[in-house]
Amino acid sequence: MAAEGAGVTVSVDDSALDAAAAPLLDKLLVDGVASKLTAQDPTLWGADAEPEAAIRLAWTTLHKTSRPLIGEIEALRAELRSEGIDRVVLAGMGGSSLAPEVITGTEGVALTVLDTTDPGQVADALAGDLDRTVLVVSSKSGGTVETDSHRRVFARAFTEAGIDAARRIVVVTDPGSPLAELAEAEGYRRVFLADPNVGGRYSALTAFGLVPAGLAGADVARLLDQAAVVADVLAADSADNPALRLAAALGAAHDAGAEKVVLADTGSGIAGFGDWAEQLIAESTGKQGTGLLPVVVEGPDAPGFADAGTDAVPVVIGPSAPGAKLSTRGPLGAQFLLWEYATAIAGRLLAINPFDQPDVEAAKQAARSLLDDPAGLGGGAEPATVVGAVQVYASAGTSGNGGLADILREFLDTVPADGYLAVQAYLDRLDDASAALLRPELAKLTGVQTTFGWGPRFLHSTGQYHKGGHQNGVFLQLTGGVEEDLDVPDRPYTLGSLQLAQALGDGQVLTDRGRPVLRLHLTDRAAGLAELVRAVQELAS
Ligand SMILES: O=P(O)(O)OC[C@H]1O[C@](O)(CO)[C@@H](O)[C@@H]1O
Repeated sequence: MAAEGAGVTVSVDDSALDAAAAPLLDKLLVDGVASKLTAQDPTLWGADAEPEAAIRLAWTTLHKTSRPLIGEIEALRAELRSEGIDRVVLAGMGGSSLAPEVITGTEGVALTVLDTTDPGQVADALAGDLDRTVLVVSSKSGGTVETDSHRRVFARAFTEAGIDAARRIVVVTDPGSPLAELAEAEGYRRVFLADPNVGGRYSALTAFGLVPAGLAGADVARLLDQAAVVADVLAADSADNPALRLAAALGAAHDAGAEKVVLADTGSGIAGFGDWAEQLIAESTGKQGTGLLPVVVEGPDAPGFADAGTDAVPVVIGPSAPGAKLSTRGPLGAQFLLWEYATAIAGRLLAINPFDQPDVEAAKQAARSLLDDPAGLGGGAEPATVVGAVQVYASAGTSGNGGLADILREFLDTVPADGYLAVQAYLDRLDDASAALLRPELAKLTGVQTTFGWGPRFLHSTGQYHKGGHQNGVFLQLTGGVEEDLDVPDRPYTLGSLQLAQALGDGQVLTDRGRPVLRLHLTDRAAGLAELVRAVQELAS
């Protein structure tokens, strides 16, 4: 059954799921949820959520309210280009970088995204042509440690290159944030103040999505046009509303035990939509022991998609494919708004507040404590064992004994049949890109849903779900040796120590909550990854 609005389509390709969703859809219609959401009614998620919802719903009208930004972005871009500045580096985590990355990737426009603390990856961005570079520092709160660190290292690099750093830094933040104050004090070139009544993961069509993408050269006016075309359809209390259909289907799937949403692209023409949707779905719904776990896979033929079990619902972005139970089609601006509506409405069906992220702070605190006590950064205990370039740090429940294949087998056996395995690679997502190949291999080997995330990027996405959602995850952390570290100006830590503290901090929080965690530290990254792949192959044979 397809629900087709102007510019966007949702098909429920599984008749059992469609039937199960019908009563939920009816209830959403009776309750007038679509129109109330569009009118920014904060009561839709219950009394506890109301105060937060009251300051988080302005995204429903951004296709109108963001219009004035377009001219401002174009003017700044023209000004920068007239000075020969045409390379845009974006420092921002989660909602402050995922949308611009998708927008520019879709248009084939170059944008260097820094959402990492990996020293090698940051050093590579610093090694680009600084004479032509503008740094966009995006942070809603203005206090995110990764983003602040990028600002510091770039400001120093500009100065050392004889460039006036203040003229090369553009800020996107909320009014009154510490970053807004700092930008004023430092005289940064331009500050775009975003609408504070939109949360980070719903901010694709605010200054957070539009400024970096537009400065890089993407056609951001077109995005707003695409959203405007579908806005009325998504606001309608109609059985043909694609967002209501999508939300009802996801809610029905969850009720039936399919709490994982496997996302594959089938030629949508959008680059990396799954990574953006992952944060939206995981941070919005993964809390109070419930939620939807997004599992972004390589395509509809990837392990975990067509062979998904009853604990997962396979969804495609683009034309339907064998095994898909749901598909969503439409241009990027329309899909942003569709998924925002559907996720907020699914939050109502799951009876949670889709606008907070209560469990993200725990890992941040643990990382801070480790940075305050650098002795803890030694990795705490000695490795249980060392196999070639791989040091093994096992948490309770796994012995860490034997060869790498034995250790992995023992660890993977701890994943419950209806659980999931999360591979968390605190590595360089460009130079160590091959680590991502572990996801399909491990999914095939274990037969359980398997996610892959780059650390610390995923901490601002699935990290919320890991700690707040269904507690059936098992976590394989990969950390790596650092060849050349970067100190963070006027801070008592280096990027390398921050990255390790983030891994150990999150690992500690997960362990404290009874989740199995195995950390493999690759003293030589390439050799360690190769050994790991060999161990997985050995288990598969
Ligand atoms: O824009 P900020 O405040 O730097 O936050 C970045 C990201 O961190 C989180 O607040 C929490 O992980 C996300 O929700 C957000 O998108």
